[in-house]
Amino acid sequence: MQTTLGVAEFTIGSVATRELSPRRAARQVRTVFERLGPTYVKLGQLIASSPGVFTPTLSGEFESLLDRVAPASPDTVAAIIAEELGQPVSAAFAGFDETPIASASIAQVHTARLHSSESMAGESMAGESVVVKVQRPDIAGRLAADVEILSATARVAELSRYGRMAGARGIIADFAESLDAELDFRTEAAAMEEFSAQLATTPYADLVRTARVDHAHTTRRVLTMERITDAVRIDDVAAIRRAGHDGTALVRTLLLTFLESALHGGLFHGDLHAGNVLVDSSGRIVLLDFGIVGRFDERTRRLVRGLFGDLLVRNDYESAGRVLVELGAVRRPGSSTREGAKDLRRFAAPLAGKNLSDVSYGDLGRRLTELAAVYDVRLPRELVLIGKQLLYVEKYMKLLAPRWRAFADRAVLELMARIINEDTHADEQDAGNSGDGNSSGGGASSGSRSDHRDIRTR
Ligand SMILES: Nc1ncnc2c1ncn2[C@@H]1O[C@H](COP(=O)(O)OP(=O)(O)OP(=O)(O)O)[C@@H](O)[C@H]1O
Repeated sequence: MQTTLGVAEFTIGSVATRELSPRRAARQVRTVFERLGPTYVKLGQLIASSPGVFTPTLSGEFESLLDRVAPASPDTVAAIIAEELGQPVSAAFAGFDETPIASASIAQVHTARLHSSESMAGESMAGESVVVKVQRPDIAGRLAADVEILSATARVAELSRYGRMAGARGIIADFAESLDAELDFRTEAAAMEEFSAQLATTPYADLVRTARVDHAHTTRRVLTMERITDAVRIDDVAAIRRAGHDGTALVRTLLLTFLESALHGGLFHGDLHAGNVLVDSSGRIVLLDFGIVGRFDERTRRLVRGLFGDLLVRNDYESAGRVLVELGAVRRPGSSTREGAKDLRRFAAPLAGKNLSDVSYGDLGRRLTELAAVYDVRLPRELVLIGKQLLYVEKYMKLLAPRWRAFADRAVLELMARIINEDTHADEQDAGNSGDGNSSGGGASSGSRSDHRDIRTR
């Protein structure tokens, strides 16, 4: 009997276990997660978006996890809104549709209209059509109880070698942290606006947008924002073609915006699934749902920029290994960078010159996991989050621009060069200011570049 999750069926309290095909077993596990409720639905989605860690069958099955939950009753929704906004729905909005347009595990989304007089609507969105995201009743208590159980399970799992290798407790701690952030809509609203402000300083400001927040009707459990009415999902290839939008341009913009926000701006969208990435009628990308975001401080951003440059531009694997050590990712005591460099080179060599759409990311994920296990690596949450978003982008690339070679694209190469150049200038400034090229970068090896075309660590 195999004991890998997803290969055999276990019935608690029964002596015999029945062999099942991996596919059927995975389907049963998925159904159980669905029945267990919101925490497990979110956990299942985490599994689905972590290729390489779980079997492809299990990840594939979990991709179809239903995040659609029966909506709360209109009375319950009205009570939550009244409690949060301090006034009844009829006073808060000029119109409110009781039937939600979406009903997911944490919240449901209703359409509404703001009063036309500024004094009643607040701010400058008077009279606008909006959506109101309302948190489910008692969701915080329910998630907290589930997370307790999951944390206890993770502690038990870490008694085994595999549980330790996977970092079970860390996975659940990160998961709990992201659930916590998702439960305060003011955090989501702030992230949305911060992202928008960051975007305004980039060359992509006219190509990407987010919905505007209506602060007058936003609290911890209620989020009101501009309603996007003229957009389709980015994976709706037929609609995008019908509208005459250029698929390659869309994917390029999404990739560039993502790299710019992660490697330069510092705040990036952490859940780019197709329901959150839309294309409007003028061909602009609309990003929704800032419940999960990633954030890098300046030092980490520099290190990660260096890592990208080392792996993708310079093929300097020894430096990449050093960056990973500096990121605190490598936990195996006494790991030698030379030995690590050899392994990283072996890992990256098959990618050289390959069309990105020909690369099997599932396979890549599995190889990366094996390598991570050898060096006892635990990647920081943000790096894992970046990997996941690149997988989404890659999916849209296969749909909309299958022949596009991302890393041969001028705009992508220019962005990478600009980012690396930026560190070079920062270093020159640091050197000028302190006579020591490393003063503000926290001693980053990647922060001591001499030139972006011929880069060697000093
Ligand atoms: N500003 C908006 N304009 C129009 N529709 C919206 C807007 N915001 C959200 N929606 C709709 O509501 C759906 C759910 O919204 P959102 O993704 O923010 O909620 P969620 O609870 O985080 O859901 P999920 O977990 O499925 O991403 C979106 O997929 C979209 O269809």
